[in-house]
Amino acid sequence: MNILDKIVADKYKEVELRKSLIPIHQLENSVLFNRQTNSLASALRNSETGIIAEHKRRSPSKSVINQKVSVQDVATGYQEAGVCGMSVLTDGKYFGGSLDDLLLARASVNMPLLRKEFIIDEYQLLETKAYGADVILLIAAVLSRDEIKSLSEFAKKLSLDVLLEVHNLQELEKSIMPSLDMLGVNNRNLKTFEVSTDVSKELSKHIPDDFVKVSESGISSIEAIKDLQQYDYKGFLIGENFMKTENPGASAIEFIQKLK
Ligand SMILES: O=P(O)(O)OC[C@@H](O)[C@@H](O)c1c[nH]c2ccccc12
Repeated sequence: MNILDKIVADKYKEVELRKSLIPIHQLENSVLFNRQTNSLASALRNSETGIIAEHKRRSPSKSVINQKVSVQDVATGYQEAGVCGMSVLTDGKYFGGSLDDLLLARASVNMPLLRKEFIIDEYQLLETKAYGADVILLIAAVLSRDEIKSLSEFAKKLSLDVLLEVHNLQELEKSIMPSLDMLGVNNRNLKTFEVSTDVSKELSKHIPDDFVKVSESGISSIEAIKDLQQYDYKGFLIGENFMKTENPGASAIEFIQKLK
């Protein structure tokens, strides 16, 4: 089993446990459930920088990245930097995140929040709303076309934006459908951890113009972004490059100033 298979096998068990602990009506009755969501896709369309900054404590590829900073400080720092949105890892076992991180980020900032999670069940979309996020990630490598369709259509009913993530042409071709808002190309192969922004460059011409293009992972320089902009990318998802520093918000501020 590769790491992605392991994560997803654990996720199926975790979601069943969560369902048995917190019933759907409780999620639907939570204070944030009917909050008006903010579109990340629109924010990216109107932005000159397009940075989506991530909160990530650790990862299977890097182990510890940053266990010291508070998610509230990171969120307010990112907001001050003028990022378009923030991505919050909520997987606990492999990334050290939680739904509480999402709630704390939401309590600190107004910008669009992406719940970074391995989504396999509609129940997780109800959770996403209840904990205050605006956007979900769907990963083509772990979902069938039918699953992508039903999850993305359900997300749209809940007024959530959908970012669909692919890593190769086959995943892209199986996934194109109108219920997606953004197409993200992950420069990191989640099975081998190899990273190269060439993956984004190669796939860009195959992505229809109606989707906002996002390049994800392994981005650490202004040059890389300028280069990807030539391939029509509007969004850039950056985690480690900010999180590995003592003050992720401050490093985002510095980065965005250079980009402008
Ligand atoms: O830390 P990086 O290399 O800047 O990458 C951020 C983000 O793209 C990465 O965390 C990510 C992309 N897709 C994912 C899916 C699940 C978990 C994590 C991810």
